[in-house]
Amino acid sequence: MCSETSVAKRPSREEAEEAVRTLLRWAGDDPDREGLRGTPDRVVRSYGEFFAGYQQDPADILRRTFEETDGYDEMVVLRDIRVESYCEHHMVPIIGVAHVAYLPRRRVVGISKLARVVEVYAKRLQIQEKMTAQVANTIQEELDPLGVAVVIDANHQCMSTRGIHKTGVSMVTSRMLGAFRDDPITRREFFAMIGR
Ligand SMILES: Nc1nc2c(ncn2[C@@H]2O[C@H](COP(=O)(O)OP(=O)(O)OP(=O)(O)O)[C@@H](O)[C@H]2O)c(=O)[nH]1
Ligand SMILES: [Zn+2]
Repeated sequence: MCSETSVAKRPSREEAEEAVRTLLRWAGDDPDREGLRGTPDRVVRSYGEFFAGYQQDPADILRRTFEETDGYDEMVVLRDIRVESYCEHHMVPIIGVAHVAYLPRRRVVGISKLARVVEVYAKRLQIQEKMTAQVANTIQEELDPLGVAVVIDANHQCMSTRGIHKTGVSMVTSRMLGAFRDDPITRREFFAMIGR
């Protein structure tokens, strides 16, 4: 479990469902009418999915690595990883894609694991800058590669379905470490690989 879970005791499921009933009443509806009777249970189960990342340690995901690569030392890029996250200010979706690259030092990791690291951080309440940095930092710390690059390109529903109501706006964030930060050629190659 992550340090973000070092909050006070987790409320019970019943307390969480009661909170949903309160919100339904606050919205102006009757939580006891037929159509809403199962809603607190459904919402709590949905929140279990949306915020599953608090129960997982992303470092664990990168533990298994492979060293038999016959000296492969070029960058590995995973493009267009779908991101479904939740804005920590409004608790509404942030939907987009992540591109993750690293330059192996000796070891490589199963490619699904890079997408899993993105998933763990996405399934928490986030701001995009922090999520981008967390993914890059974790890969750097666990794999000790020559460099890591993470770009996230996402739409924030808190900007499109409420507030300023601007659709079609995407936010692009990046975190470059090691060779991706220091070497302009490596950086350019990465941006070319992800089509930017
Ligand atoms: N930097 C950053 N800002 C975000 C992100 N997600 C949402 N926001 C912004 O967080 C800000 C929160 O601002 P507040 O003024 O506290 O909230 P608000 O009154 O609901 O603001 P509006 O969204 O402008 O209506 C808003 O400007 C959001 O657009 C993110 O991932 N990164
Ligand atoms: Zn928001």
